[in-house]
Amino acid sequence: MTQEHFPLDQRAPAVRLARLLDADSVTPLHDADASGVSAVMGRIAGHQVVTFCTDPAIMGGALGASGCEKIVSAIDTAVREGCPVIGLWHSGGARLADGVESMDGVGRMFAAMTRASGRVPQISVILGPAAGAAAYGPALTDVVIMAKAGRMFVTGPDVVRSVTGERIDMESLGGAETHSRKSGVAHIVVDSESEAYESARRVTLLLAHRARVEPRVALGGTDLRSLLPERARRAYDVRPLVREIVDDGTPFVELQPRWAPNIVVGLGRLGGGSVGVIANNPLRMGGCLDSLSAEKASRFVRMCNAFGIPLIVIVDVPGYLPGVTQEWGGVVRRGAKLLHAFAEAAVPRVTLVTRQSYGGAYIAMNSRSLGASAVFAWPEAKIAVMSADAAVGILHRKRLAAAHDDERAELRRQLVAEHTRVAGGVARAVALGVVDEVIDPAQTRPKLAMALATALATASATRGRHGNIPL
Ligand SMILES: CC(=O)SCCNC(=O)CCNC(=O)[C@H](O)C(C)(C)COP(=O)(O)OP(=O)(O)OC[C@H]1O[C@@H](n2cnc3c(N)ncnc32)[C@H](O)[C@@H]1OP(=O)(O)O
Repeated sequence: MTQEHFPLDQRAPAVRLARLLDADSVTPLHDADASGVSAVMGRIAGHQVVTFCTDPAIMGGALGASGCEKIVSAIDTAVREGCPVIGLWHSGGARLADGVESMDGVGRMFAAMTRASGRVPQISVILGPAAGAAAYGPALTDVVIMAKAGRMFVTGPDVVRSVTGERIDMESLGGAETHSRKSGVAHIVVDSESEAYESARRVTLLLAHRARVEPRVALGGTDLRSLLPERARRAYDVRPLVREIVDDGTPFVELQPRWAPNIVVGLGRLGGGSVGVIANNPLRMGGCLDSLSAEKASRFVRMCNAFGIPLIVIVDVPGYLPGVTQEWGGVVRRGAKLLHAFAEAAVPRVTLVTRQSYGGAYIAMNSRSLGASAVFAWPEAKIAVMSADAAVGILHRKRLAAAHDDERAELRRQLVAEHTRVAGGVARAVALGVVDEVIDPAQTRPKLAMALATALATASATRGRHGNIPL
């Protein structure tokens, strides 16, 4: 039997690279060898990318000095060419028998990933076990996509058992479910290897082939207010609204959908141009900001800023989640990341307040004070330090307590009406210039697109100059 009669190992780098990249687009960047890494130049929808892939048939894809060198060289090539770099991972991490030599190699690989951070998009696809260095490497990149067979951990179940006595299988320790819900390590989780390649292609195009937002093709007409509940305090899922705002020709790619789900972040297009969307999701925790959601949004803002992707910020937030757990968990330190991320962002960034925006969360969600390019509000949106009801409870506590039981509800109603009038709501926000315009919900798409295009035309810089540190 000749070699071609043997079925090819579906895990072989040549097979995996061919499945990710456009047909007949693969050009090796080096001669075949035993390093356990293949690096190639290829294309995605006609656009140039660099890709490398570990080979699980050689020491379980573990990395020695020469394999790491191939990855470093691939990343440096991508930076030189100004194109994205995609890593396909199935690897036991640093080669154990190589000792400090392999450790030095993976350290060099981490340094190359950090040098490239914020300069070219880096995408990691986890197709099998990825331990130690093979987990930390992807964690340094911008987007981590896990197929169902993917596993990521610093050390596997055997070491965990011998050191801590905990008994856990590979999937529970570091499978797709764990990293999509508990740790937030995975940005996208899919059921199959084919879907992982499809996701990687989609994300690569959104990050690297951004195009300009063209206002004339971002049509309005649909009353987006109908996607919110009638009652002001009702919970709802913001994602249908996000999907209506972005172009329907390109699916919205949500990142980390199941981790910190009280905020939605993801990539789509508006008027043909790539945009990053950040939206409070009142379906979870009433849409409050907390430590995790602030961190999730901060890293997303910084990634978009580094790659010149304009931002749309959809605000419906009752405030920061109060509580001992939050305070002791560092909400002050972690929430501050979002203030910093927005305040330093050079990309056009437009805010839309749909229903309410209160307190510290009002500021953090790309307020005018942090440098928003434009701030819009839908009619009847509420913008204040806190809700009128809560404010009255604090300002008039003694008066309400002293009122007769029969009269308290009516007194509260009057005080709330008076507070609303004095505090001024959205009209005062417009008068102060912290909201530019109250817009018709049906005109949301063209208004956002025009604001982004105008901001881009007048911007002194189109992207931030910083790396994308994993916050
Ligand atoms: C900085 C750092 O990276 S330190 C971390 C070093 N890496 C680790 O601690 C992980 C060690 N490896 C493992 O725990 C497991 O191999 C896993 C979880 C990665 C994969 O488990 P499995 O899918 O069951 O594969 P299995 O354990 O059979 O490994 C496949 C082959 O790769 C080899 N291999 C796996 N990891 C390594 C490694 N780091 N160095 C050298 N060889 C390795 C195995 O010895 C095995 O070889 P064989 O087929 O000749 O027996």
